[in-house]
Amino acid sequence: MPTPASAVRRHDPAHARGQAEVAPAPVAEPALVTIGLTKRFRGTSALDGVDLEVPTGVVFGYLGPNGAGKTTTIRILAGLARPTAGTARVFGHDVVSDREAAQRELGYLPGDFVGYPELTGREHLTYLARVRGGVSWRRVRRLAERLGLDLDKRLGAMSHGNRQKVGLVQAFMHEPRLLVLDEPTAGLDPLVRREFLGLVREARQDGGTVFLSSHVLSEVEAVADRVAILGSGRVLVTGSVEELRRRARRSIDLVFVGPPPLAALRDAAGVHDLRSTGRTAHLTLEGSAAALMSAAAPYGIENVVSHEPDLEDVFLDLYAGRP
Ligand SMILES: Nc1ncnc2c1ncn2[C@@H]1O[C@H](COP(=O)(O)OP(=O)(O)OP(=O)(O)O)[C@@H](O)[C@H]1O
Repeated sequence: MPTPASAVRRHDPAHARGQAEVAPAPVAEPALVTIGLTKRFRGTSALDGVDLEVPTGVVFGYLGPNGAGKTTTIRILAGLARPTAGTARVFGHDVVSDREAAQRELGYLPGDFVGYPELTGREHLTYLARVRGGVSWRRVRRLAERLGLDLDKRLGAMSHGNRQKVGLVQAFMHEPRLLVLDEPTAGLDPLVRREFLGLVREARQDGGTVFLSSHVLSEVEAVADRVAILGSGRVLVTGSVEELRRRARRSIDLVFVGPPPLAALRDAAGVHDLRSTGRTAHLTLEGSAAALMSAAAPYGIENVVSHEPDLEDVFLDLYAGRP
């Protein structure tokens, strides 16, 4: 049973000495909370009760295969679609009933950013900066320079990647408290991707929160603090990148001095997908390696090669229906 707060206070030495009690540090309001978020399109259930909590000041990766519901979630957050049921709040503002206040907190990059084709990048961004207010043109110029964007070209004449840069500049230019980015690196070349990841890290350093969907798991791994993996409109797993990695199976090669003792290895806890080539046993391991090592040791181990799992392994394990 939890200890009652009054009991804790009675034994507080500061309290016993008659000193003033120190008020607990205020807990920062989450940047984003969704509860039971559901969206149905006629016969299709795009989202089916999505619960998310994104703390302030983190980079949150939102992953899932094609059709999982990522864009639908993000469009609801951006006020472009209404949930069939459930709620979403941005810094406490309901995205439906308090839409304007929620939108003021956001920088949003749609997955299919096109903008106004007849305007140049400069005209487009000037227009959006006026509508939004409080945008420093120096910041716009700096963002454009960093991403290698030519502001004088018409959007309609830009390549997909260059148009995406305009989309990124408009999302970042007003230094929003929450960036919601749908596939932000789609179409960007590797140098621009790197610059973009730098911008995300800087936004976090400055106290901002970034919620981004992506198919590029290595990128998410490089920049995200927390991740949710979505499948068929439901959150399958959520946690820190480190926690998720620990869940995934490691792939291990054990080289023996003689033929690999497959029968002994197969019985060790956590061993899966066992096979051998020559003197090497290949397997995947779930959890601790202790049982595997005790089973293998009597047969003479010459070498161990362990491939640490990455987010891609977590992702593939989940979709292979593994625990
Ligand atoms: N306007 C719509 N009308 C009907 N069905 C829709 C609509 N928008 C999305 N859907 C369906 O909702 C489901 C989720 O789609 P969504 O675009 O959110 O997935 P996603 O995770 O963003 O996929 P991707 O990675 O391919 O972009 C899909 O089955 C999709 O076909």
